[in-house]
Amino acid sequence: MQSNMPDIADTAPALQSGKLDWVGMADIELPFIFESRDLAAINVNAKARAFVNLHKEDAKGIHMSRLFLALDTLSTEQQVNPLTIAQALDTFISSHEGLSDQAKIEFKFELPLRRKSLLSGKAGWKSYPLTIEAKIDRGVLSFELSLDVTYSSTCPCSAALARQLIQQAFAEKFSGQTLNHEHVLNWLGSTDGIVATPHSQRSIANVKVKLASNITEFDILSLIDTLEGELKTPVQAAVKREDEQEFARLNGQNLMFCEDAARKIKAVLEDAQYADYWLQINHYESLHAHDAVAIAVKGIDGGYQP
Ligand SMILES: Nc1nc2c(ncn2[C@@H]2O[C@H](COP(=O)(O)OP(=O)(O)OP(=O)(O)O)[C@@H](O)[C@H]2O)c(=O)[nH]1
Repeated sequence: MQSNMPDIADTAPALQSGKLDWVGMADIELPFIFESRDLAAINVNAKARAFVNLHKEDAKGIHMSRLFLALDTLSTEQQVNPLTIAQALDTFISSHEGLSDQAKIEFKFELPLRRKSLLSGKAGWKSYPLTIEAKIDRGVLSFELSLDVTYSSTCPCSAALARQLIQQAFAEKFSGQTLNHEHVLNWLGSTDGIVATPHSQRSIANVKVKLASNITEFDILSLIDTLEGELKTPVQAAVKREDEQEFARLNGQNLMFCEDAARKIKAVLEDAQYADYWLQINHYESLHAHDAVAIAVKGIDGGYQP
């Protein structure tokens, strides 16, 4: 049937000759089963982008359906991991012999994880926005992961100013008095005692890491655990009162500017020895209507730019 049909991509002349860096499809709906170390294989609903280069200058176009069907195989017959993504990339190239020697796949999806509460032993779902980009460039495979981690940041400046007000209130309340333990304790437990509270804000760390090309599995959980463990105040799923109190304690003991968060994340990414990394810290201010932002990269030649 197909052989009787006109095949424009193969036979029609290009309107204008020239090489193209990437040609393909964006925003493809692609449910698949995702695999990553220490996680049960999980169904996710990804949006995919799929591309090859077009280095044959006079070819009319690439064969979109071949990319689409290779992704469909990944979605329906395989589980998604570095090995199957590499196979799909190989199929992109082998199905475009003479046209392409580079291929790229991008998957964007939310990864739902069970997260434990701080103290109460409860658990709940929390979703992490994740993008996986895989590329073959003239035979060289590379993987990149982008991840957002949401956390709470309490302003150290605001905390110091609030403490000063609390000290002033104490000085006024108890000046010239012999301190009575119970009286002071009760006063500290009142809103008059803690007369000011520092502001904190929902904050997001956007992190991008370049993975080794020979990986056989993703390890998203350990990256998330490392980032959240360093920040100390990730947003919570299940929260009972003891968890909320612990969260308040952790916020009070981990005051941070966006610079502090950026340096902490930079240090753990350095330790983890990623081939390259890029990070952007966003503190969505509650004091200001604008945000506080810090950006850092590993700083290698030809690597990510800030
Ligand atoms: N290359 C290209 N194809 C497009 C574009 N927009 C839509 N398509 C369609 O993508 C469809 C699939 O193209 P091919 O992969 O060449 O389809 P095919 O010829 O049936 O498949 P093969 O026999 O494997 O070549 C065609 O029907 C095109 O019309 C575009 O901008 N560029």
